[in-house]
Amino acid sequence: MPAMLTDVFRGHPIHLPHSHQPDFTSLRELPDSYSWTPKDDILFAAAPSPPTAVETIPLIDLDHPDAANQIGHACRTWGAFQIANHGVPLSLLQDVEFLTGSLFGLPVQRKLKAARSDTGVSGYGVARIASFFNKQMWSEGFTITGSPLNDFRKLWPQHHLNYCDIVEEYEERMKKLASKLMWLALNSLGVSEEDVEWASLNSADLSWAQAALQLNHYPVCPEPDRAMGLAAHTDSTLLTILYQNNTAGLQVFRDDLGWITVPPVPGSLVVNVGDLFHILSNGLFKSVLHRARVNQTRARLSVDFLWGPQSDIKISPVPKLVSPLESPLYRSVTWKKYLQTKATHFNKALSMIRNHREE
Ligand SMILES: C=C1C[C@]23C[C@@]1(O)CC[C@H]2[C@@]12CCC[C@@](C)(C(=O)O1)[C@H]2[C@@H]3C(=O)O
Ligand SMILES: O=C(O)CCC(=O)C(=O)O
Ligand SMILES: [Fe+2]
Repeated sequence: MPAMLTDVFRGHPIHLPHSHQPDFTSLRELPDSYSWTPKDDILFAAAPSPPTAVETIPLIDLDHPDAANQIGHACRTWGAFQIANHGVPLSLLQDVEFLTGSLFGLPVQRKLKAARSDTGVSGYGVARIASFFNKQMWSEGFTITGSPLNDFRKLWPQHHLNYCDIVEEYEERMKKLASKLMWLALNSLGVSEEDVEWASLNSADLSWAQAALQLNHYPVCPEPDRAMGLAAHTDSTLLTILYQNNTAGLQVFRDDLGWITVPPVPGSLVVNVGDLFHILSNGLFKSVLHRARVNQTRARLSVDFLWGPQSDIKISPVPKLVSPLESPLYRSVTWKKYLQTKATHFNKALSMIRNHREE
């Protein structure tokens, strides 16, 4: 039985103040502990250039005959894109949004019944990366790995089974979509299933993969310009598929453009290249630095499907993508090991497994 995500942080406890979760609705002023200045957000040394660009990540129609090339191009230039005609029913997206709204609408004491433990992955709490920052983020989250049954029973003693069905169906759809996107992107580089032996059993068998679902809530904020919803980070995944409600807040960073807002497009999904895909593609695809801002009038919800390989699978650059005269840019790493490295070294994790070539 391969090691699951649930075990990942057993030796890496993080102590986050769940019990200090404020009741966001009653705050009229931003408490000092939530007031971010640019120096609170410099871990990735992203230049705070003003958002002058009108450009944003591409919206790709998956039914378009050139979709694979468009995805490949977006993974190389932005590390992110939006997709339309993805085949996930609108009603399912609406159900997941309803579930998320209903979860975060529960009284704090009820949510804390399903609080994430210091060594756990699943449950209610602030983002894991919070431990790297001096200031608190204006958000709350709920992570699901494996069956949500136990946690959901604590949250909704009456309706947990309905909500479990929604999560199960959503994960099922997302798994298939993520695999399709991965192969479209790799095919655009001339990489096919025979070149990636751990993923090549047959395209219908996705048992090599696993996932976590991250539900995020960014409440209305009295002083949004001084607050941060979710600090800048890259995801550790192969790919992340994000659903956002109809409220802007997600921003992606480009060295040449600065922070760019990803406008919500009803019914579409955002796809991020994660660090493992960056490694697998030998750095051709860029894991995207992103963050979430908040606003003064509308609460924002997002649902993140974080997708990667089973914890014991070693990911390394596809040999075809490494020039015969050079060594691969990255050493091989399992998702488990990478998550542990990230839990300790955060923004330095990717460079820590990079092979430094002699000039
Ligand atoms: C599989 C995972 C990726 C994640 C850590 C986790 O174990 C479960 C939560 C994920 C998440 C969601 C919010 C942002 C993020 C950086 C975090 O703190 O928790 C990601 C983690 C990640 O991609 O590294
Ligand atoms: O809420 C968002 O738009 C971003 C969420 C995110 O980056 C995450 O959950 O990893
Ligand atoms: Fe993220």
